[in-house]
Amino acid sequence: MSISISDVHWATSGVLVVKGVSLEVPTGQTLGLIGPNGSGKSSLLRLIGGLRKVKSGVITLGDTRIETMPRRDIAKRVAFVEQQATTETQVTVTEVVRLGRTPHRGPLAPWSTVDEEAVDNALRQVGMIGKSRQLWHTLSGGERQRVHIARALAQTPSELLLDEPTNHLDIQHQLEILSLVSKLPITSIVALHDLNLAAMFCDRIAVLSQGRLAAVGPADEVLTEELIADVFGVRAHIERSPHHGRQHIHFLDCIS
Ligand SMILES: Nc1ncnc2c1ncn2[C@@H]1O[C@H](COP(=O)(O)OP(=O)(O)OP(=O)(O)O)[C@@H](O)[C@H]1O
Repeated sequence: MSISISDVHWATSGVLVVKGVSLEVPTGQTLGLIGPNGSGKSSLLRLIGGLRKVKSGVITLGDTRIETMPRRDIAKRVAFVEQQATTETQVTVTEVVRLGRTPHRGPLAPWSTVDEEAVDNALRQVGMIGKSRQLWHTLSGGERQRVHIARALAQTPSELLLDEPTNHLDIQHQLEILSLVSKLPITSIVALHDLNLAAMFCDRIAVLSQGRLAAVGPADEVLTEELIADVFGVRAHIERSPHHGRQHIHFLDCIS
């Protein structure tokens, strides 16, 4: 198992936000993390990325409990693209992506061909190699998002955490990025609001509701009309798409 989460709780300001979540993500799989606003998706991703400490419960990366891992060891294997990630402005696209190599390099280590290849590959994978010399602050919102994903890929992680990576992206780039993530031979957890994209690209889906795990499993088992009504308060009609064979959700109206 690549990521294992067992009965994890997390509280902030005296409020319990993550409530007894248990999940396992096998090596190489893509897990979609869905749930309404405020259901705890970002909080759970931060716990898995080692940016927050659990109140109770255990998170394991490979065979190692995360609380026993030095920060640098976590950074070598886990890449995290947070929502609304920011970057210093007066830097080029390449310089941003090069930051992904930091955990792998000693303080005085020269820049190596391995580093260079990782950065070039990452820029190519997100379709930004043509803009590698452009200044970060001149990029569009979607281009910035793709550069942040490239920085994460340059880290050559074994686990990739993405918090709403399709925000700001046009439909072509949404499909390209999720297709890329789903095909990478690494373990990914992707928080998504678009349930149809989650159904198309994720091996399994975990649903959070008010900090608890409401369901986990393949999309066609988890994404039911009942679950969407209960968790999102929306009436939906679900059918299997005759075009791509995955679930397709038609949203009808809000349940008042
Ligand atoms: N540092 C914090 N201080 C206070 N409250 C917090 C903090 N971090 C998270 N919360 C609260 O925890 C809840 C879960 O937040 P979180 O960002 O994890 O939800 P989310 O599912 O990612 O939401 P969204 O879909 O809107 O991004 C929210 O009610 C939020 O206000």
